[in-house]
Amino acid sequence: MTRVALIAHDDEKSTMIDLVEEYEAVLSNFDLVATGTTGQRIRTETGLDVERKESGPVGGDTQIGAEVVEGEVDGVVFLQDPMTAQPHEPDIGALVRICDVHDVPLATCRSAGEYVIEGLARDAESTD
Ligand SMILES: O=C(CO)COP(=O)(O)O
Repeated sequence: MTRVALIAHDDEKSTMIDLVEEYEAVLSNFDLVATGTTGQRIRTETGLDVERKESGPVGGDTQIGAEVVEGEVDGVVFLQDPMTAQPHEPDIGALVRICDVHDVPLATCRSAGEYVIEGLARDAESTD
């Protein structure tokens, strides 16, 4: 099953919830994994179940990066806050880099996230 990682910085979490609600029908066919707080909000504010890793600043981004290395993740939607410095910037950079290394599609803003979700849905349909 298509596995998608969903991650959002605090200022972007409401955008993530909005995106997830808009694509709920598509995402319900995917296996979802998220960093801790993002996952908690998706669970409580949408109808979707999602596996939760640790919160980003304490290793959640790194855990998702490890899944990318293992070939377990088909795409990542990572809504980053471009206006706020993050204490775990090295972890964020490592996740972005490892997605590039393994050619895993990574979206860092909402509109790119729509393309990634729609593209993964199209791929899933064509392999059915
Ligand atoms: O910090 C994050 C990504 O870098 C997100 O972590 P949370 O979903 O736990 O807020």
